[in-house]
Amino acid sequence: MTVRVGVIGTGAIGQDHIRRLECKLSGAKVTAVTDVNQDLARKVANTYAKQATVYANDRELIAARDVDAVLVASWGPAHEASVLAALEAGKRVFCEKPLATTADGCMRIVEAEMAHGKRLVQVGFMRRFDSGYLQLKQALEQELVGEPLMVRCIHRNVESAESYTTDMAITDTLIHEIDVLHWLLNDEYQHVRVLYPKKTKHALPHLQDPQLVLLETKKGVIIQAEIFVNCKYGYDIQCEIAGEEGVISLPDVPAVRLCSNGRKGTEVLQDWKKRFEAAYDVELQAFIDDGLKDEPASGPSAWDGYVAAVTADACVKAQESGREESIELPKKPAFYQHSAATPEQV
Ligand SMILES: NC(=O)C1=CN([C@@H]2O[C@H](COP(=O)(O)OP(=O)(O)OC[C@H]3O[C@@H](n4cnc5c(N)ncnc54)[C@H](O)[C@@H]3O)[C@@H](O)[C@H]2O)C=CC1
Ligand SMILES: O=C1[C@H](O)[C@H](O)[C@@H](O)[C@H](O)[C@H]1O
Repeated sequence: MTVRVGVIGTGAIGQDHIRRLECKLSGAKVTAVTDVNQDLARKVANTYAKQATVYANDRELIAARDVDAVLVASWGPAHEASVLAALEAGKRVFCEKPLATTADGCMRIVEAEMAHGKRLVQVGFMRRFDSGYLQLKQALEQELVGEPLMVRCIHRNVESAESYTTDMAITDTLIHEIDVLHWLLNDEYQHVRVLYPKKTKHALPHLQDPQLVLLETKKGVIIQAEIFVNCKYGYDIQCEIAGEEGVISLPDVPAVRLCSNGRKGTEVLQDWKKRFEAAYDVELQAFIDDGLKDEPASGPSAWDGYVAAVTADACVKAQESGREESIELPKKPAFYQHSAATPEQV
């Protein structure tokens, strides 16, 4: 048995996922691709998946008889329509973050999936499958540091694209921390405030960079999240949790230590592909395995996508107001009670 995957969006991560589906993972093959840039779609199919049919658009791809599952890797604003079309066709769908660019859009997907009656959606929150974050989750579940009190995290990129805007620091970048931290803490967000430190000269005039986001959870944990997308030195993801009995942090990315020319140090990764390569493999293999067993999707759900979108909306509101904003969520439906990615997967 093989899960035949159709990929919507053959850009950076779309190509990365096609390559892993074709060359690294088991039980899947890419039988269809589409991109609004048809030349790119044809080039990517010819490079990574010669058997794949290139379709003119997502609708035709989703309707194809040799597509069992859909992978959405297009631009964020296009995700909602593709996911809703896949649900309408009864096909499981892996959607890169964000699930939709608004909370209302995510809720439309939640309602459509609940109406379908079986979980078919997995959202690309890969940090829940990262071995470092899974070790943090296991340590918290074993109460190694006692009750968590404070969290400090860092999300730094080398530089941002011209198209990158101040709100994208939340909706495109911090969305990863927004999802992984409430999952780690087994807690919910209550308030958020956004502070703008002195702006780096390396940020374009329209962009506020860096930013500090202060989140408070219902259990009273305070999270300080730094977003710095023009840090220049590397792609640096850090997370430290201070509890009543100790402190625990994400492990450093393994790298050889070089001593030469009177200096000692390690290389710093420059982009996200390498940093989370194993996590992308594990999350996508989990998606494929659910398809092979014809089981409900077990990864980060459409509800997780909705929670992230509601929280991101509040963060963007806090950017604009400069004040503390509340984060209010309805009760999680029973349909979504199963949690994704447990420490056993470490
Ligand atoms: N989980 C992660 O760590 C990462 C997730 N992403 C997410 O993946 C998505 C894609 O990001 P990138 O690959 O970096 O962007 P990209 O710009 O490199 O690729 C997106 C591709 O989608 C195509 N596209 C746009 N709208 C489309 C539509 N309606 N139908 C078909 N194709 C369409 C574009 O022509 C482009 O080729 C974004 O939502 C982004 O947030 C991106 C990087 C890392
Ligand atoms: O999803 C991603 C990547 O995973 C990086 O962590 C972010 O820095 C980037 O902004 C976003 O596209």
